[in-house]
Amino acid sequence: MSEHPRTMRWNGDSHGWLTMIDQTLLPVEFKEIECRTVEEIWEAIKMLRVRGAPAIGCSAAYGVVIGLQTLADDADRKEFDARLEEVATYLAGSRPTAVNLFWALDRMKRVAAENQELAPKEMHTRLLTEAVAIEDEDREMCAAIGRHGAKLIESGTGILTHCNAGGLATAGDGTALAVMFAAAAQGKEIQVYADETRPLLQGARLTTWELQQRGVPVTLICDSMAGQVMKEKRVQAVITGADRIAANGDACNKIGTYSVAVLAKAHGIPFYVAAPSSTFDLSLENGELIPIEERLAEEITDGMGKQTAPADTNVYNPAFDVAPAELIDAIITEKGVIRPVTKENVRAMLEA
Ligand SMILES: CSC[C@H]1O[C@H](OP(=O)(O)O)[C@H](O)[C@@H]1O
Repeated sequence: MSEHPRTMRWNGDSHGWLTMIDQTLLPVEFKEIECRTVEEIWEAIKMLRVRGAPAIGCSAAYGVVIGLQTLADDADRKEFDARLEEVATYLAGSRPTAVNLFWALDRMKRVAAENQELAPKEMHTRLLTEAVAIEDEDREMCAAIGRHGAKLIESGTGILTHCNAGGLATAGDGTALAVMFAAAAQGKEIQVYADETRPLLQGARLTTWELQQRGVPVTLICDSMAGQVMKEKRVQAVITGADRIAANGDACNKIGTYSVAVLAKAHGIPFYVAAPSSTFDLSLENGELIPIEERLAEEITDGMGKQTAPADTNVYNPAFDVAPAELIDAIITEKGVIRPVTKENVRAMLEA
């Protein structure tokens, strides 16, 4: 089973640049782009050239390094720190829901705050070291999620997934898809049903592509078919990713995930969420407090560039929804499996 092509990779020293797969072009074209300015990183996150909570966090961390390149060699430390705050605030404005973005930016700012004695040049190098660590740790977290999650999957299982929580959403093998890759690598026969995931079709464009690349059997379905494949007993488990998980275990993920969770409960099918600890936001008591990104109407009225609704049609386009903890059978993290999903068990796992 081949390795996943790297979603992103840093080039050079602290004055280097970030190369990333432009995911908006997949599956028709595999093209890597070079981001050499913080504005290019911001645009790549905003336009989902790079997307998925962990991948957004990793990219933003490198964006901080890039944003400080003009100051690193000749500014004083006060000016350097002011620019760091400015760059972090700018990147934080790219997308509001995936907590990994803010977790990564806060981690970069914390490293700077804890190393006030360093001159700008040395501090800049230290920030690159931290960004690389964030990427490397994410890769390890993906592998651990795969190991823990594969224990829940028996051979012969049909698994439904929504959106893309694969390697393209992370620095490693993904979260939900890491479980599938790990189960397949253990010789377990699985059949994946991938929701196309309107309106941006991350499931059709990205999840099918990843699974085909790695030789995992996948069947593409329309989002509206999820209930039918459950009713036909084609599916014995659902695994999705997450963009932000509140302290009580409510999990925010791509729009349509809540509906899938309700359907799974109605059919007595276990609904699993796979996410690293960097996707938890313990500052929020429950999922109703998670900011939900609303995106442009054109993503629906002119999906993939083809007009399918009258001009100026009223549109509601929330990019995420929240599956309440009571609909989630387990949350698979790099530290282990949270089950049942309760506030107490969430905190215990994250503090383990
Ligand atoms: C492993 S996080 C993947 C998560 O992110 C996706 O959202 P987007 O494509 O808008 O960045 C989706 O919610 C996935 O489950």
